[in-house]
Order: sequence, then structure tokens, then C-alpha cells
Amino acid sequence: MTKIAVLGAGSWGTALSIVLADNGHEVNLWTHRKDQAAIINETRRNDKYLDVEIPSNIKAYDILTEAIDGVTAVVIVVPTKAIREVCKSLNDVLNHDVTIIHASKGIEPVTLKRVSQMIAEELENYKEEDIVVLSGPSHAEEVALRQPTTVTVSSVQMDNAKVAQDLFINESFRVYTSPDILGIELGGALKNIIALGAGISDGLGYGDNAKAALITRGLAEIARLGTSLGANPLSFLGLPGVGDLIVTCTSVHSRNWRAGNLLGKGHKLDDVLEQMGMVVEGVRTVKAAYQFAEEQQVEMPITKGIYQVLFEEKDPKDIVEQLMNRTKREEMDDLAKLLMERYS
Ligand SMILES: NC(=O)C1=CN([C@@H]2O[C@H](COP(=O)(O)OP(=O)(O)OC[C@H]3O[C@@H](n4cnc5c(N)ncnc54)[C@H](OP(=O)(O)O)[C@@H]3O)[C@@H](O)[C@H]2O)C=CC1
Ligand SMILES: O=C(CO)COP(=O)(O)O
Repeated sequence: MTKIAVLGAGSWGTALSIVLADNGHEVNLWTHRKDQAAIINETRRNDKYLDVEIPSNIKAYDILTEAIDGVTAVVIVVPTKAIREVCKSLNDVLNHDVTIIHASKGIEPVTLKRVSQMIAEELENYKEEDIVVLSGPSHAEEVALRQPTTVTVSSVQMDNAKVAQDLFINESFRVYTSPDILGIELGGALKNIIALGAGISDGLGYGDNAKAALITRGLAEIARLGTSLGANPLSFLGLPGVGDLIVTCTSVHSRNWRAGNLLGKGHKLDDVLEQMGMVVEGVRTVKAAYQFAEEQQVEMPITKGIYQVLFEEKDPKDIVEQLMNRTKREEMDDLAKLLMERYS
């Protein structure tokens, strides 16, 4: 069994630490808050984020040098807006070889970088192809209760993905591998936008038909953008694609769904984000995806509509009307057509 550092002691960092601890690893959980590290070590609780007991083989640290001492792997699980800052600090103190895994879901506005690209830019001894992503339908609240969960780990270097698979896999946390890191990261990031939309739809009082439409047409536009950038279309039919879309669009655990729900009920974005107290990645990612869509000339009407609700104060009901009254078209022009072209 090995020693592993998890950077980020929010919901997901804590839940993934519990998976690793259940597998017998010694886990160093790093937080940027000294008081939080002390509370975790003294009370074996991290109540702001998860309502579970923290196993004794997880030790919390607030000093990064101590947290990474002697570890063989570093798992980065902070919100995407903190990735560069945390990796800069890590770069200053990391002086031995480790497997770098991240489990964050987002795209950086303006640069349009994925998380593995940001990490590689900040860690001087690591290239993009060295980094592993862990993604899939996996709410921290259920993982921490050891409820059955499936995820995918992906890296250009499949050996690294297999190392990550072996670290995390157990009888309640099943881990698959994939070589398509582009598709896996984009699926995990872009589904948060559609989850905001599903929450808005529910908040407006629309029903299951509307939600099914959002999930399905949302998948079509995620695949359209992803494949235009070179992702394998099949990745969007897997766990980090349709799997994560289903779980985030239909679960009350989803912060993106919950934030969208409040927006649909008429609350203002700033108030919603303050009330959430946890990261709502879709808000930042929708800016990046909207920019991507404009620059690449990719049609993403749902993403555009959600961007307009969030940042142009458009009425969500008007956006639904806008979406429902678009020009008539064939359904099978997207993912299905791409798949047919590629595999027929
Ligand atoms: N929660 C989930 O079920 C899942 C989440 N994810 C992804 O994991 C990532 C992290 O999400 P999650 O843990 O849920 O988010 P939370 O909001 O629950 O926690 C975020 C944690 O990151 C810390 N943090 C924020 N900024 C910094 C910083 N600059 N330096 C160090 N630590 C920082 C926060 O500290 P503080 O307490 O000070 O705010 C907090 O501990 C996101 O990209 C999310 O999409 C992926 C799969 C499942
Ligand atoms: O990515 C997640 C589940 O797979 C978590 O989604 P939220 O960030 O919306 O809670």
C-alpha cells in the first residue's frame, strides 16, 4: 500500500480520500485552511462538506511540503479556478517523481484550456500526456457512503491511467480506463452547463419531457463541440459523457442542478452562488464553452441560452421559447451522424 496526497479538502477531495483510505493507502489530505486541518485530525469530521466519519488512515495537512512528503501519487481536486495557484505551489515543493491525477471538472475561460493542460503548464517536469483525469457520474455524498459508483480514468499514457485505476478501484468504486482524455475532460466539464439548464427547467416548473430533451440535445451539442476538437464521439456515450449528464441533471446532490433550480425560481446569480457555499463549476465553464462555440463556429444553442440567462439577465422562459422555436431540422445530424460516418 502506498502513500498518496489529495490536494483539496472539499466534498470531492474528501470522498476520494475515503476511497483511497478504504483501499488501505495512507492518505495525506491537504487543505489551504489550518483550522480545517486541525478539525479533521481532531474530530475525524469535515462537516461543512460531508456527513461521514473520516477514516483514521487519512491525515489532514495545511502545509503542502508535509502533505507530499514521500507520496507516490498526487490527486488534485480543487475547483478549476484554483488549479493554477495550487499547481504553482506544488511546483515549488515537488522534487520527486509522482503520478499526477486530477478529478476537477471545468474549462478555463479565455485560454479555453482543459485541466490537464493547465496542470502541465504549471508543473515544469510534467507534460500534458503524463496527467491522468478521473471523471464520471459520482456525487461525493454517495461515494462517501460507499454506494456503488463507476468512473473512468484517462491519460494519453495508458500506463499512468492503469496506475490510477489500481489505486482507486474497489468493490463499491469501479474504475474503467480510456485513452481519450480530451473526450473525458470535455464531457465532465460541459455536462455542468446542461445540469444548470436542467435545474432552471425544473425551477420554472417544467416536467420530465423538458429535462429529457435538455439531456439528449445537450449531449448532442457537447459531442458536436468535443468532436470538432478531436475527441472520440464514443466517449460522450460513456460514463463521463451521458453517465455524468444523467446524474448531474437528475440528482439533488448536484450543485449545478441546485443553482439552476434557484435561478429558474427567479433568484439572482450572485445570491445563488453565495447561498451554495460550494463550487458551481458550470457558471465558469459556460463562459468558456460559449467562447469556444463562437470561435469554432459550433452550434450550441442550449449553452448559448444558459450563458444569456447567467450573464445577460435574459428571462429563462424567453430562452425556452427561443430554443423551442428554432428553425426546423433533422434530429440525426449530430452524434449519430458522426458515429455513422466514422464507423459505417
Ligand atoms: N462534489 C462532487 O460530487 C464532485 C466534484 N467534482 C469536481 O471536483 C472539483 C472540486 O469540487 P468539490 O470538492 O466538490 O468542491 P467544494 O466546493 O466542495 O470544495 C472545494 C475545496 O477546494 C478548496 N479551495 C478553493 N480554492 C482553493 C485554493 N485556491 N487553494 C486550495 N484549496 C482551495 C475549498 O476551500 P474552502 O473551504 O476554503 O472554500 C474547498 O475545500 C470541482 O471541479 C468539481 O466539479 C467532480 C466529481 C464529483
Ligand atoms: O460532477 C459531479 C457528479 O459527477 C458533481 O456535480 P456538481 O458539481 O453539480 O455537484
